[in-house]
Amino acid sequence: MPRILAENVSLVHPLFVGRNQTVEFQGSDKFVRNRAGRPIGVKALRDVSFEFSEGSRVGLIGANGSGKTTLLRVLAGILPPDEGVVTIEGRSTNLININLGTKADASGHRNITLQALASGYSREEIESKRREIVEFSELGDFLELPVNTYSAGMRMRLSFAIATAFEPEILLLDEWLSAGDIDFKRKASKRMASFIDRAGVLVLASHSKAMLEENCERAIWLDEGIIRADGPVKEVFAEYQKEKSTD
Ligand SMILES: Nc1ncnc2c1ncn2[C@@H]1O[C@H](COP(=O)(O)OP(=O)(O)OP(=O)(O)O)[C@@H](O)[C@H]1O
Repeated sequence: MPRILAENVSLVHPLFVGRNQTVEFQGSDKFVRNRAGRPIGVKALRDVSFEFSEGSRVGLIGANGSGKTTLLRVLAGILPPDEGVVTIEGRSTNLININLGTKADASGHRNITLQALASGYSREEIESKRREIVEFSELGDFLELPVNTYSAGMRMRLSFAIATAFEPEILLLDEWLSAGDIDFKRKASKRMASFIDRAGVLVLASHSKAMLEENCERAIWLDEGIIRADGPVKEVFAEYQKEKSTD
């Protein structure tokens, strides 16, 4: 059964600020500093803990730079945490970076093969899913062309179609789903809903209230890498918006 457990996870992004660069950093504790007081790291996640179990649909919300993408990258195993432990049970697929895993000079069709092979599926499994991926992507003849001729939305259609064709147990999605047009967003939401119905864990980082409320029942609000709230999506979003409007 798919499950994600994060226990006291912290992560610092190293900062490389040239000696000659003048940087105004006020008294924020968001930075790790050297003895001279110069910032040498950004505290992107601070003591983050949660558990997602089968059927969890969780939205990550928070201002720009609050740590959402960093957290997704940690859950995807791309970034190891500096402190704490992340336990992932189940096969996880991530759509965090639109270009990650795509071979830009290869055709859409070739990318279907490469991305699915990279995720551990056999050629037989891939061929049995190819038609469905092609239809869902609606890319038609463009699938014969190199991916570097695609728009951001087209790349997203392809990656999303591949990722969701194989029923991953855990799906990690970043904001870029918003690159899709209205029709695709509607289709993608339906597909996510049926994916979750078949059991799985969805973690979706987004600034869109509509997208979060449509796809998630729980939300985590990150603020400078700290969990400010974790609860029902409507309540957490209301709290977040209330603070934003009083800023
Ligand atoms: N490669 C990096 N090097 C240094 N700092 C980084 C790096 N990536 C992210 N950060 C810092 O880590 C913090 C969290 O960034 P992150 O990208 O996780 O935020 P986010 O919530 O996804 O933001 P957004 O909503 O703008 O996408 C920010 O302060 C950012 O400046």
